Amino acid sequence: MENIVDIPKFLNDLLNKQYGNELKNEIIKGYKSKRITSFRVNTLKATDLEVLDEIKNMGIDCKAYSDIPHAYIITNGTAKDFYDTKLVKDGKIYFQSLSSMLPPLFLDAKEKETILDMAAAPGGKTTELAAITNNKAEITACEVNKIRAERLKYNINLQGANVFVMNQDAKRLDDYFSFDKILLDAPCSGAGTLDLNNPKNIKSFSFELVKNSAKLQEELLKKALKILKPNHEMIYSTCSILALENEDVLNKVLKQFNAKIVPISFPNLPTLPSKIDGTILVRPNEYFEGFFIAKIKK
Ligand SMILES: C[S@@+](CC[C@H](N)C(=O)[O-])C[C@H]1O[C@@H](n2cnc3c(N)ncnc32)[C@H](O)[C@@H]1O
Repeated sequence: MENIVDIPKFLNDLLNKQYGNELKNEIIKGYKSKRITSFRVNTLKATDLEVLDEIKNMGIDCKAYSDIPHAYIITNGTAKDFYDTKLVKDGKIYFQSLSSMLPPLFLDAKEKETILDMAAAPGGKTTELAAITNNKAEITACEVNKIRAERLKYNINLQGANVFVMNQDAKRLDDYFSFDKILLDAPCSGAGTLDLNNPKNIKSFSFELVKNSAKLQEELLKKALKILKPNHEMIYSTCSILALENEDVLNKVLKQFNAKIVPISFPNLPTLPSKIDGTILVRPNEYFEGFFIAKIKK
């Protein structure tokens, strides 16, 4: 317990202002808790039964998180126990937080649709979309960072996903592009995923980072709404729980495009009050990272 660090004062003030003292304390409790390890079965490569059999043979216990298709929680092991296994090396499972599995579910992606994953590395959600659409959608994944784009390609190949990768700044995507659906899992400060057991994690977290993230999110969302086909839908998500990076960004941008929120909900989530009805704000706890998810129709 002695190694747990405090949250920075600016974050304490922001959380107090947005949520009040009681909820802020719940959030801090979430930042302190040790998160469960979860993975998704990659249905492009394996069935749930086949994976569960192999895990049982390893002497590791896991249980389904039944609200999310193909999601499992490891109850007596960690991701490290799997590093050298065929399950990981053959791309049959992908370690991914439960919160991170949520945004693609709301996109309602279908075979044959053109789908853009705008900020895609390392590819957890890209490959989830490929699996949801049985590899039959036209998925483009964009990533600005060269090294992360390589990681994205590696994960896509390993998982047998059919995805076209663009290593470029999504803000500069040509306005002539047009997609049926877009996932903007925007770069963010990570204010939903802070780990107070890890001082390094807190050290790199600053108000500058929050402000810069908000600026980038605004620009990326504007580009997304430009290249989304009219009357079509997109998802905006972040692993931040700060309104500066979520509701405030949407409030600024949506009216410029006459875009509307499409209400979404999900069972059994720990939530926080959102300033925008119909969006989801996940409260960090031992199962979930803090996350924001909004569905938008242009
Ligand atoms: C939250 S992470 C995405 C996680 C990913 N969706 C997943 O589920 O695995 C955001 C990503 O956006 C990338 N990024 C940041 N700015 C970008 C930009 N202007 N264009 C494209 N990608 C960008 C970052 O390098 C980072 O890999």
